[in-house]
Amino acid sequence: MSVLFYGGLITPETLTSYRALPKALLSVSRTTGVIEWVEDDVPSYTLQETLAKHGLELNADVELIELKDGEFLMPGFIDTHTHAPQVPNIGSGQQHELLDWLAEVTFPMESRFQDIKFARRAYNAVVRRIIDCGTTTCCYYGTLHLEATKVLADIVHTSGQRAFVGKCNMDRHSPDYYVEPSAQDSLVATRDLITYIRSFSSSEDDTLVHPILTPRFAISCTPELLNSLGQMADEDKNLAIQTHLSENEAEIVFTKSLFPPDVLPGGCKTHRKTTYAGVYDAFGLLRENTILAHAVHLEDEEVELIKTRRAGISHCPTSNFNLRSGCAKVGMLLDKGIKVGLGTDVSGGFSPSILTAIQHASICSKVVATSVPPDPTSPPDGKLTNRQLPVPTLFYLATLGGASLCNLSSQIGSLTPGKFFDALVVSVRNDAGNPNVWGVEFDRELDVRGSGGEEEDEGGRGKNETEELEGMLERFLFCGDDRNIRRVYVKGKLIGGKEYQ
Ligand SMILES: O=c1[nH]c(=O)c2nc[nH]c2[nH]1
Repeated sequence: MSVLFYGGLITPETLTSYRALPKALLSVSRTTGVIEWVEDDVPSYTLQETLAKHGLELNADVELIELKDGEFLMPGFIDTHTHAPQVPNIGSGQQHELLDWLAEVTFPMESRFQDIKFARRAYNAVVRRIIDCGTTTCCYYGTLHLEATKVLADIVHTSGQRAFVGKCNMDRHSPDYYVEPSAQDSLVATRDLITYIRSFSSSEDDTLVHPILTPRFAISCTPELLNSLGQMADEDKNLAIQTHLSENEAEIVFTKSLFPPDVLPGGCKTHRKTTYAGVYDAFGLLRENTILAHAVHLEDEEVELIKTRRAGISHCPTSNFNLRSGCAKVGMLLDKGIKVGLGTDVSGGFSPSILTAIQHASICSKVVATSVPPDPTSPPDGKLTNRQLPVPTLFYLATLGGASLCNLSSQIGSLTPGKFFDALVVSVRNDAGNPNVWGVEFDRELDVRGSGGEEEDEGGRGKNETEELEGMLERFLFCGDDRNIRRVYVKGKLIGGKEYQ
């Protein structure tokens, strides 16, 4: 029992390459949601023959979904950092930097999630929106409230989205109306949430929704709380961790003042000086399944530490521009071999769509490249440090890079046999109704294929079918929005998109 997709298919391969297949045939098992096989190049007249090769014929057991001209399949987006309770705040308080913004804009909204009815209504709308933006896996921060975060986990679970859901730990430096009474209370609630989320499925392999430890950031946690969370993590190596790191200069100064070496486990004998990443490390919170959001202002030794611990970075460029935090040096992190994915970081970021994060990641890398131009006398070395990120790298960060950051790359992130079918059907046709996207029908009408400057130049449209498909991906990544996302699948199941009602 299989579902077959026939048409354009684009999938990342490495950090700097992807495959664009104009006439692919992909088979998904209806029972497991796993991609069974992919045939790269199947002209329509060989369709029956190719099916026969796999022991199939077109009958009631086999559903064939034929994509139209201008449509293609790609892996779903992975949002490695967002705050579900901040979605109602999108577009508010854009004049602040981080610490003021938290106090003036964010904490007042998050505190409202104490009201479960409010939480349920808001989170239903939040999760629907994020899925329809093409996010098949999402790393969610909830609020500090246990019950509201259970509601968030329930809604995500029911929707069929793949996700990590965490309750913020915050027992200090938060307003009186929005702070946990003690480290102990924070721990008890955290344990409760983990047990609750794990009860959704009988086995780790089967699960779509994972719990994740979420010490909000070092500032909002007492050493006692970080210490206990570190112990909890040590007892449970599978438990993922998410937190914020080196987003804003004032935040870094404050963090260092709160955690001088003598406050860190081991004290001055172990720690010569404090670095922000070093604080998390000292409490045992920096490891292979730690997702660190932002990492805009890292010191060299922090980069080395993150690499050694095999933790990874969620790059959130929309938020980093919007809160005037700065530009993360993503090319350098990638050259160092550090895992990087993209995050929308709503509502520091003003869009729930990873497409916006892709666009801003491109611009962020161009800002870095213009501020530190590469030495023109040295030959191109294939490195990304201080260079603009090419399209294949942006595509990778939004898909396979995010999957690696979540330690899920053996299961998702590319359309490869053996992985789950977490995928989008994208349309860059006029009838998608997005005026930003020049639809392929116009290309045909005006015959703009191959339009470029120089004689040898292929222009933006591409000369052959593969190049045309590559051009469609670029158009989607830079000009697309949720109107271009026809269908959203997780584990083979349709869960969202414009054709989902
Ligand atoms: O962008 C951010 N959003 C937040 O909610 C937050 N909390 C701590 N640090 C943060 N940074």
